[in-house]
Amino acid sequence: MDGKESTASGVWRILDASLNRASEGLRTIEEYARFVLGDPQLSEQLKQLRHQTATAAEGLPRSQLLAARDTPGDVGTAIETPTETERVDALAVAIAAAARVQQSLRCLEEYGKIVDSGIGRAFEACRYRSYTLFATLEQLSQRRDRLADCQLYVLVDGGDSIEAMTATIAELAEAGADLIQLRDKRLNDRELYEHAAAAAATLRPSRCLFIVNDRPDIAAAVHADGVHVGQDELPATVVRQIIGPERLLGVSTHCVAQVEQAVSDGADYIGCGPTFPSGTKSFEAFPGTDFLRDAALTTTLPAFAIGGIGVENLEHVLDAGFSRVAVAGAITRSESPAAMVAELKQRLLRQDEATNR
Ligand SMILES: Cc1ncc(COP(=O)(O)OP(=O)(O)O)c(N)n1
Ligand SMILES: Cc1nc(C(=O)O)sc1CCOP(=O)(O)O
Ligand SMILES: [Mg+2]
Repeated sequence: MDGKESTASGVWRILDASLNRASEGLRTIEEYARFVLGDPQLSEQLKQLRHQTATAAEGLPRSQLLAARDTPGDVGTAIETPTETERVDALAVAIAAAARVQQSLRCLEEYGKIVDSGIGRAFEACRYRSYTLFATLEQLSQRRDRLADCQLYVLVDGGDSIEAMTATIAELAEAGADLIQLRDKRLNDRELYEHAAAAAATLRPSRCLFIVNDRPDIAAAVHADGVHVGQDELPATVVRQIIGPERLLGVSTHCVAQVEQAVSDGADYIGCGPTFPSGTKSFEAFPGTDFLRDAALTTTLPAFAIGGIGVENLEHVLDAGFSRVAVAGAITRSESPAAMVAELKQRLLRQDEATNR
């Protein structure tokens, strides 16, 4: 490095401060992924990025960084912005740390070029990797935050055409459906993919989450918000490997043991049923509202009662301690599906308000 001594020292101070900020920020985010999200994949990826950053830093002589450090003389320590001291929750901490890491990696990349162009390139690689990782983190957290407020989950089929299906789901989302699941056993893979891609595109601008039934590969391919699998599909832990940490994983449960397993496998939500006889799917046994009561006592994970549920029997579901339901026939076989969505949503919201008083 050539140039005036003060310039050289100032650059080493920038590199030292940026390296500390990047490393500390990566550790902050890694702790969130590990202890708040409990997500092994994301934790591992963040750990790898932290190590990649440390490897890139090996080109910066430690003695130079330490010799240039002058924390007492750092004019920046006294500068504070209001938002710097405010963090509403753990997600906000992780998101703020992600922004600091990206800015610091850019500084390390640009000023590192003064020391050696190879160092600049090494930090550039870290920066690009951070963009992808932090997008995953933010998507995952936004979806989980949105899921927490979901009460009405509507299962729809592919309709008579893709156009008819997209018109229906847009109307149901507008009427208040919080999640819409595409479930259609008639469609072949190509047809299901095309319907799912159209549904994902239709709902992406809305506040309604889009879930694909049974198929994690298609859910990932169309960038759906998640996938729902039952006890006869791929194991939840395998599904998680396919959809990644940023998508929601729903699992059907029919007994307490399956609820406990779904929680252990990292499901983001569960379906609990069948509650009542269903016109959409036939069953030999009905765990009914007794299972709902047991499930409500077993987990705090978002749980949706399912199976033959409609306005005529909703109160029994609510009495069992559930405030979230998944319905198909009550909506799709209604004369006015949107009006039925609005009615069910209103009753669920009223129950929620009564419970939270
Ligand atoms: C929200 C929700 N709960 C349960 C189911 C049923 O899933 P599964 O047991 O896999 O049965 P099929 O729907 O695949 O016939 C669901 N789809 N959604
Ligand atoms: C697809 C499905 N799974 C269930 C379960 O208990 O896992 S009940 C069910 C049918 C849901 O449709 P409807 O609201 O028309 O009964
Ligand atoms: Mg299934």
